[in-house]
Amino acid sequence: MQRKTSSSLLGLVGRGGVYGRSCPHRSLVATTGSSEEVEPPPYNPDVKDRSVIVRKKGVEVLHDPWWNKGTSFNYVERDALSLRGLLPPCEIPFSKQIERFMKEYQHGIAHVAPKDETVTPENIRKWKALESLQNRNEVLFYKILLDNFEDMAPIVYTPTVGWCCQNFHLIYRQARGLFISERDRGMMSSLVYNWPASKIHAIVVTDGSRVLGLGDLGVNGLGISIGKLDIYCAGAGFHPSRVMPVVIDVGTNNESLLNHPLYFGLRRRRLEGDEYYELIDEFMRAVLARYPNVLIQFEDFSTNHAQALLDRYREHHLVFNDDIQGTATTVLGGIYGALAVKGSQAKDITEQTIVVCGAGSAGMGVVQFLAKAMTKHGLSEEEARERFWILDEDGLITRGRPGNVPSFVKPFSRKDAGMEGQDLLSTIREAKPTILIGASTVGGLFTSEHLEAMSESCDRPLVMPLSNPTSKLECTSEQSAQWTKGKGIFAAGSPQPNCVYDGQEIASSQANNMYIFPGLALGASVGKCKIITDNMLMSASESLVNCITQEDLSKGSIYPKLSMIRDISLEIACSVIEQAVVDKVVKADSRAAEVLEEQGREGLKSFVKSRMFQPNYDPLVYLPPGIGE
Ligand SMILES: NC(=O)C1=CN([C@@H]2O[C@H](COP(=O)(O)OP(=O)(O)OC[C@H]3O[C@@H](n4cnc5c(N)ncnc54)[C@H](O)[C@@H]3O)[C@@H](O)[C@H]2O)C=CC1
Ligand SMILES: CC(=O)C(=O)O
Ligand SMILES: [Mg+2]
Repeated sequence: MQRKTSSSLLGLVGRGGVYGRSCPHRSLVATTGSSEEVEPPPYNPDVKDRSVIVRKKGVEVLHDPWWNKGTSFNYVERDALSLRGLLPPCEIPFSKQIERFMKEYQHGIAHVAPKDETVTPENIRKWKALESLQNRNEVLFYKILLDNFEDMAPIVYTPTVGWCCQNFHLIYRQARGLFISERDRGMMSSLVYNWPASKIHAIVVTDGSRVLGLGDLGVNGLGISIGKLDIYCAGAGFHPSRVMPVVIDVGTNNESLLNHPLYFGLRRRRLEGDEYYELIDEFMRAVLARYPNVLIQFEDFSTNHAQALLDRYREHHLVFNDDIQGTATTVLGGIYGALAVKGSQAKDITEQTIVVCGAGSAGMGVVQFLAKAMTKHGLSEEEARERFWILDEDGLITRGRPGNVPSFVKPFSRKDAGMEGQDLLSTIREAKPTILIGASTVGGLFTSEHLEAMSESCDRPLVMPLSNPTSKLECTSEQSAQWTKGKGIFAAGSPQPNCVYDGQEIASSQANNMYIFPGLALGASVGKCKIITDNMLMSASESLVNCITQEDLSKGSIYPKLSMIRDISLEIACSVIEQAVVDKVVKADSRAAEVLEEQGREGLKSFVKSRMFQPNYDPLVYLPPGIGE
């Protein structure tokens, strides 16, 4: 505003053009100690405000093709329209959206994005078909996914989901999931109310720091939370409107993403230290304030935070870490399966010698849990630790390892410091393992020399290359069959075909935590558990092996058929609830616990089943008798 002295007040009205620079509307403004004449800015009736009236809010805006601007909404609009959290944190200009679409228009989606040779254009075409169906009709999507689970899990989940996460910024189409970023600090408890559902049963959250074996993918990690929850809904009957995929964007150390013009995560290196934990704490408080009974699965947090976060929350909230606990529970179930294939008993786990490549959250989660199972079957802790030989990128880990060895690895270091850093082949020759586990993220790590050496000292070696996606498997099913001369029992993290050796079919199982997390989460949620105990996980492993048919065992399968996923999840859920009751970790108002007490396991099974979402159409309006039947 222009200020004038009070002496010019007399000429106030009617001077100058009404619409011109010298505006007639003047006023008096009291300033400290004196009054001043202030000339307001000129009025221009031709000026049009740039906003329009939008009566919708939140997802309704994003799902309305007329109003939606996707990633181009700026933060003023996001806050006014309750969109904060529903979009990737970085605003993408209109011109970049055009550029991204034109690339796809000209070259097709499979060719827009970098390739992973083990994810074929055919996989990508199928992924696109399913994604587009999911965006327009979830009941139909889940019906089809469930009916074709074995065929389609590799499309919505590993390996294709890995490609999808690597290229999420290029193929992103529709808002799905909650984006929380460092920019939302202090605002999360209100942001969470932008989510449309008033009830949520399960959250899968990642910070994208180690997505499968593909490393740091920043905000693109949301794809893995979405993929996991697709399996929750199809495999365990969680209602699709009652789950929430989340990514917490704390930056990325992935240079190629940071430099990519279409990357829509925060363009900063990862937050670390106290600030990191405070942010995750704020997220936990925010979601638990709105959804106090929700189960939270931590997914693909890098090893430096994964165990610490689990330890931070596991005694207080209904949480688990899938990579540590889900994987371990699955591997234990698979080992029980392999023992059954060999005609041995579960207790014979105490006689196994296990070489593990990879001392990250997955590898060490497995080691700790298998050791626990061995103590359950009679070994002392010391004896159980002796059964393991663990290697990381620097070779065998012994007490002679220089530098800081993480506290969860230290107890499993081999005593003989002279073997420090020994390579895998020498370790296999020395240890004579019965089980070889890969959780290294190094595709092709297991060679013919390794598996031949293993087969020399073991009749039926169990080979478990767990790293995902397919390109990161430590070996393939075909390689295992050839190199063990058909003796190997095989299970890999991502799907592998059965193969034939010497005229005999050799089963290839999938050792993926997808066997456990849906049922575990279902039991914990329907059972109204307060926390998840190790005993509950142990009972999940034990019930997994009970789901394998004799026919499958005779073919060498160490896991049940994936097409049985709903039955498997139901069994696991019931075992988890039973154990939770024993461990006294169910809430006082747990109906499942009451049903168990009143009607036993069969009653519990019917109760849990009745709580599972079935992908069928419900009438949306009252239908008179005879219509729509
Ligand atoms: N099949 C399943 O259900 C699951 C599989 N995984 C897979 O496990 C893998 C590892 O995950 P994290 O432990 O979180 O990763 P991470 O990156 O924390 O750990 C990898 C470990 O492998 C070690 N390593 C690297 N090169 C090696 C080599 N040449 N020989 C031996 N060790 C080597 C590293 O030193 C590190 O200790 C990932 O590929 C992931 O996809 C994880 C969870 C579940
Ligand atoms: C399967 C899984 O959770 C992983 O590879 O990280
Ligand atoms: Mg994972």
